Amino acid sequence: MDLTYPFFILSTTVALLYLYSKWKFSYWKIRNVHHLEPIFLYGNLKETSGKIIHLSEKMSRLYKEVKAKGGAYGGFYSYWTPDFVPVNLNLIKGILHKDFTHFRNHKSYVNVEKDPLSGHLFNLRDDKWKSLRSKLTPTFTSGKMKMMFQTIVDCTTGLENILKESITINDAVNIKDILSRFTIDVIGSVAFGIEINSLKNPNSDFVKYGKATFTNSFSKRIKLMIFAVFPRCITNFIKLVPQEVESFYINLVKDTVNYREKNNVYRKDFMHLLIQLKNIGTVTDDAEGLSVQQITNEDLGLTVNEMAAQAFVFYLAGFETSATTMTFALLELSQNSDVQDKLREEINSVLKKHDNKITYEAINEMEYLEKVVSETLRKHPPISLLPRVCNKDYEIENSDLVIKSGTSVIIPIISIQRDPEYYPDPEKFDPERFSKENISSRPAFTYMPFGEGPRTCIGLRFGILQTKVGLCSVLKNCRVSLNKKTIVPIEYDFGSVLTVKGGVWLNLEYLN
Ligand code: HEM
Repeated sequence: MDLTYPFFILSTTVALLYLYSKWKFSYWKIRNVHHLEPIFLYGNLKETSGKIIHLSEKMSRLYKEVKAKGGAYGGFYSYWTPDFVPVNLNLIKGILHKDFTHFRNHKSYVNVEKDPLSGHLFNLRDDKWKSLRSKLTPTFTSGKMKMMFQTIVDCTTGLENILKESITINDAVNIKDILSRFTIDVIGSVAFGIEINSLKNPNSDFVKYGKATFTNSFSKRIKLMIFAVFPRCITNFIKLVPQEVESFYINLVKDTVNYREKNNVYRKDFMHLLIQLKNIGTVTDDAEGLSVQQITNEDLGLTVNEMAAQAFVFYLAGFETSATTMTFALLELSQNSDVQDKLREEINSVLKKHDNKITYEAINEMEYLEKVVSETLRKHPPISLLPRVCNKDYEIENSDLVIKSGTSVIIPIISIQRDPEYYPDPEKFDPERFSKENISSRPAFTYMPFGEGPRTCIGLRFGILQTKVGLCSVLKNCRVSLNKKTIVPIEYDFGSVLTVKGGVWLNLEYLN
């Protein structure tokens, strides 16, 4: 067989790919921007794709190099996509806050027609995002958090039972697994209005389909890679949310809405607030808005699909981030027994004043708990890099570089929060960094675990609240220490939310 022709095609394709790659990878060089040396096809993602190091570590390398040169920004390549990485705090302030109109959107996939569940707050862009954000903001006020507080506390009964059970059965407890089941129960209850009971039944459909969304199958990875390279044209051809996942969550929301409207059921949760938005276009502190849609102007209300997408993002954005925060807090406490003892003392003495009950007021009285949670989020921000896209050309002050519309921007939160200039001895877990005096002595934009500016995390209050309640519930009952199954020093595993390679395994000693 004559192989000349296929060989010619193959070698021409490889040569063209090489030339295209070289051209793509000249982007930062041409603009004289310091960057990490890209590798054919991968750009700067070779080690992260091979699960050798976490993306945030690779980004921290760039951050340190740029700072060492006294630069304000650097360049990165996610495959062929050039990412702009700001390092200077004033520049970051401009991007996230002052000049927000140039950087309003996240770098994420949205396709409301093909993937209705993708039409949620995190993904939506421009005016659609703005309109939805202003509708949803009133559902996250401190008043609304107080209203839902008891639902969070109710889920601690299951948490305490499962901890007791685990202690008797296992010598080492996979703490992230248990805490994730706790936060799934909480979010299932407040966002979807149903009892998931994943603490008792970890294999429920709700959990199974949620996991399917997080799992990056080979085909999903390919789709994401294509989306990273051709973000604009590909959205019309790709469906990322599997059909069974979509049907499950949309039907769940439809059934709940129908049931509540038919039977006039009022429950103090996000689902009720979303029903109010659908029916009356506003949220109130009572049962109002349960009877079927009273507003006719579609722009004011929400459709059932839109409700499902928001409940879905509260689940996706809310359960793992909070479970991760609690896990890292317990990991640190297991290695810093003085901090653990001090925190338990505070928890016990405050609870004593509140009839030994975890109340909203008790949680807000716990100042040291606040510091421990803040220090955990500094050292291990679950979302370690903040993605944005420039939507209007942006001239950088004191520089001749213009960030072009369409350029991806990555804010290296974790590198800033581990920068010894702002946090001396950054590896040390020291909650006193968050005393009032220390906070006020640090420059702005040096602590951003929830992002910053108008697009900051909408669920911040809820995330902190469920993290504090979970920690309170564990620590009032148990002393934690590190089990030898935990690999230390820890390494971050591959994934969009920070996790620990090999898991966090703790010994739990029951105190009561
Ligand atoms: C400790 C827990 C949490 C952490 C660390 C966290 C972190 C973040 C971060 C970094 C962002 C991006 C912000 C930006 O671009 O500036 C974000 C956005 C978001 N988070 Fe959270 N989050 C947490 C809990 C929650 C919870 C409990 C919910 C919902 C109940 C939630 C819902 C959202 C939503 C909907 C967005 C998108 C906001 C928008 O684009 O307007 N998060 N979160």
